[in-house]
Amino acid sequence: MNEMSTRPWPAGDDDKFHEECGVFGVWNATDAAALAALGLHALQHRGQEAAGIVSLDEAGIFHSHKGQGLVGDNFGDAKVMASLRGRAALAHNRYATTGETALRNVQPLYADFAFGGFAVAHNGNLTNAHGLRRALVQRGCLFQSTTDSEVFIHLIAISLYSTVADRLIDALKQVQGAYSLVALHNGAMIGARDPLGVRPLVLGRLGGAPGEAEGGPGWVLASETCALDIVGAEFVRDVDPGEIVIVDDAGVRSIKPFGRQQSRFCVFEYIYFARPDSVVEGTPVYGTRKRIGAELARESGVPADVVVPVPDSGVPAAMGYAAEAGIPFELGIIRNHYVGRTFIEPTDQIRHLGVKLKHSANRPALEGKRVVLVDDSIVRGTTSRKIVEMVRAAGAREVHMRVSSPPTTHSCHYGIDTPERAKLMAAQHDLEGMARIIGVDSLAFISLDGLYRALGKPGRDMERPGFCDACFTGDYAIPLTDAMGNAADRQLSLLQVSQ
Ligand SMILES: O=P(O)(O)OC[C@H]1O[C@H](OP(=O)(O)OP(=O)(O)O)[C@H](O)[C@@H]1O
Ligand SMILES: NC(=O)CC[C@H](N)C(=O)O
Ligand code: SF4
Ligand SMILES: [Mg+2]
Repeated sequence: MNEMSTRPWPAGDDDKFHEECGVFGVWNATDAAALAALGLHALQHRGQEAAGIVSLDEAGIFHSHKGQGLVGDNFGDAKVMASLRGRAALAHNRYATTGETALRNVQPLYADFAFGGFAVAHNGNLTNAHGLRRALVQRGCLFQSTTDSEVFIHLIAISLYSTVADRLIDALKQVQGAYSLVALHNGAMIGARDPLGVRPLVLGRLGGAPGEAEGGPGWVLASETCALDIVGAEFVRDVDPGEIVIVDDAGVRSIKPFGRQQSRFCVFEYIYFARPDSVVEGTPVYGTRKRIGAELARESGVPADVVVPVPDSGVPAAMGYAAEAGIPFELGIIRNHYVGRTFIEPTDQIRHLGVKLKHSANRPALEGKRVVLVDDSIVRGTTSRKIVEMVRAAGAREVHMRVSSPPTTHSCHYGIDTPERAKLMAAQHDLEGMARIIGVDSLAFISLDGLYRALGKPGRDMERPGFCDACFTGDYAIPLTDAMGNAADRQLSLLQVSQ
């Protein structure tokens, strides 16, 4: 497929919200590539389609290994790891948003410039990449991939500025969209976040084993703090929206080339995407999810005997709901952790079976009970329909569904692979219609204001919301330039490569 975001099959295993991408970079550490592999492992939840590591050795030579599939599938071989020499490395887990799931799109991307080698890993999605690509191709740039992220490479290549940092700033000023980037060149590791800070990026410092630094501290840039924890790095701070950090042997330098703007961090990171043990934008994800659940109980409590989470990501919200409502929390649905995403085929019949493979009812916790089911989101409705059917079949007397996000009515264009709007249940049906389709006795979603309250705000400030919440509101803070253009212009490559 050469479509832009909201890609159809084969990009995702089914039509729901998917993870995004994970980025990780390490500077000045023994076994930098091994640390990068560990970082990717911690960030595996952000992307399962492909993984890659590029390392930089003391002689200025870059080494790269990339492959489709999971981190363990690609970086479990001692020979591969030994080939990734050097004290600096860059790594990426991919869940595609632009360009097909093929080897040519696996990141980090690498290019040889006049100033030396340069590698970049991108989490996010650019909203004017097609237009930029067209213009770049017209002036002679030869694209190797169909991913939006490659425009960074060409914009840096044609920039008339002399330093790498200035070339990067020049490139960033031309792109629209969401990006958290980590880049590596001979002199430095660079981190950058888009001016609204839609996607996360944190800075950590290495000290002590396993990445004990020689000649100054080691530094880590990562999508989430869980990737700092796994390599024993200490959290230093979030990279600010619109900030570029340059990490070299002299330390960390910060540049803020964009004017100050109200940030719009992705609220769905708190609801679903980030790992619960991560701290994003200064706020622990786990506690936030429990607060959202508690708010949900206050807003739409219902008499019941048990609160049951839809595992995995519905668990913290269900805990918060149960504690606030004073109703016992029970594991009424058990999730099978050995069902690979790739196992699920994209036909309705198998997708239907897929949910059963993944979840099963724990009958004693459900039989004869009035059950409140808590999940973090309803996207296409596949999960909730099957779970409700399963819970009823296990003998539940009543089933009430509570959702810890507002209804998902719009697609994401900023780095989350989402179904097109027509497939979003909440874009097609009202609350009553959804309750009927899912088959519940009652259905409620957290309100937008309730969500903001759980995030420590008085409610949603309509003028300055403070988060990106476009998939609930349609309020896209970054222009959707390509999506507004001519669909025929979106063809990225005439070469169809095998998956
Ligand atoms: O309405 P749907 O289209 O079914 O999508 C919504 C479901 O998808 C996600 O879970 P997922 O199964 O991806 O994984 P999880 O184990 O991380 O919750 C989300 O947590 C919902 O449960
Ligand atoms: N989910 C992401 O962050 C994807 C990054 C980039 N847009 C790609 O498709 O490779
Ligand atoms: S549209 Fe939704 S998922 Fe996408 S960045 Fe905004 S809040 Fe996050
Ligand atoms: Mg789920």
